[in-house]
Amino acid sequence: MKSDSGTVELGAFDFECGAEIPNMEVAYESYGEFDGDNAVLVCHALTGSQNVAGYGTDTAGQARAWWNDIVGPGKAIDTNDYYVVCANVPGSCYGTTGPASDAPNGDPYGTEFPPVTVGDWTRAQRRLLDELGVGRLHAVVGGSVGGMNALDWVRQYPDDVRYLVGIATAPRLDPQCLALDAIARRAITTDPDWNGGDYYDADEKPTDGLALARQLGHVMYLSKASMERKFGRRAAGRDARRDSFPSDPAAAFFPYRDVESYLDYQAEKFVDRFDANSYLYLTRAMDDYDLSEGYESDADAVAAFEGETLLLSFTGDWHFTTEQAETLAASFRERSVPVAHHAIESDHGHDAFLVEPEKVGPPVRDFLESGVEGRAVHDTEDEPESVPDDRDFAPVHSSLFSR
Ligand SMILES: CC(=O)SCCNC(=O)CCNC(=O)[C@H](O)C(C)(C)COP(=O)(O)OP(=O)(O)OC[C@H]1O[C@@H](n2cnc3c(N)ncnc32)[C@H](O)[C@@H]1OP(=O)(O)O
Ligand SMILES: N[C@@H](CCO)C(=O)O
Repeated sequence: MKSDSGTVELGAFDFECGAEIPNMEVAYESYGEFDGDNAVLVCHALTGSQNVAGYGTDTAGQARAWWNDIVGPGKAIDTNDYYVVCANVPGSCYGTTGPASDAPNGDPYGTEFPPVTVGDWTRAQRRLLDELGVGRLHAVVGGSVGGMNALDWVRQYPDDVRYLVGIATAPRLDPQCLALDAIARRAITTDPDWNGGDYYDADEKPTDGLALARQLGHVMYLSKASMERKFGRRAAGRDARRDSFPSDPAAAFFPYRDVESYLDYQAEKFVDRFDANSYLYLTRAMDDYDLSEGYESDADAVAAFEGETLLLSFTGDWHFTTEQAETLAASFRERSVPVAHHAIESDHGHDAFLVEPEKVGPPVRDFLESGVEGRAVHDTEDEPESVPDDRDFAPVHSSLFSR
């Protein structure tokens, strides 16, 4: 697979908040060959990176290609056919300018980095694509907050997108998710080692706060059913280490459960690969996003889009729900934008879009080939007598909204 990676200097960048920095660098990867009309922009999720496929590793040496099962030669987003671009978003920490980057005075920006929005990510991506010689996109694809980013593309640049694919996403977060994100940020900012965001040269980093924030995140990404299946109430093995609250005297008496062990393990891995300030900035950007901002409604916000839309949601996802996706689909329908919403039966929770490629890949592949009209039935045994309406996509994955 032909692939490329690099960092493009965009020069001065104006943020939505009115602040400006003299140079925005954007780290990206691309796969496949550009033929003038086959570019697919993939927008990563909250803590993702530009390394959507392939075998890159992050600075901690952890493998981090996060959608290898979906993007690649012969995969659903087939790099034999499409020129796939993924860029790390501004504010993140995988090479694009963010709080950990050096400001003009030579010190890391820290909390001097401007408050960044999903809209800023979109504009940075537009400028990156200009540099790469890409005009109109065949498709923009994104999951989770990456789906918000993809939605923002059809709001800001409706003429630049043929197909929009939003996966496990919504036009805005609900208050329960806002609450959990606020608690996560508080975990970071109350860690004494956070030090007002100025910790890059310090020996101690705010790892406890970041670990707690990520543990909360993981609970949001799982579902009751997946937690029951993965952990139940089992005690972790004899050798398991108890990292949470090690000084708790009662801890010696009560079992250290599998679920705690899992969260500790994931937190430990996460603090090696992510920056605490970036977590603050990116969760703020996600929380702040509202598709309808500046418009009367979501429908008005997407009214200028003349392409087609595929929305995928997962029945076990309580972070970005199937109901939110269906409401979003209705907004597209209201403005006669061809849209298919495919609600996938899954108990994996929000991260289903990462861990169930066999359910995500087929509808994405068909949609990228032929749009909403080309939606395929993947299991003829389950084929209904007639396709009821544009809400039914693929009966093999029974859809909440197909009846
Ligand atoms: C674009 C993006 O989304 S960002 C990049 C990818 N996403 C992330 O990293 C988000 C955070 N991670 C996750 O959400 C998940 O780990 C996923 C989605 C990446 C993978 O999900 P799954 O395949 O279901 O893996 P799972 O969540 O069970 O984690 C498996 C790991 O936990 C470990 N683990 C499982 N149970 C336990 C336990 N009881 N105690 C300790 N460790 C445990 C496993 O050994 C495995 O370790 P490894 O990653 O070193 O191999
Ligand atoms: N688990 C993924 C999705 C979160 O929305 C991430 O950390 O990026």
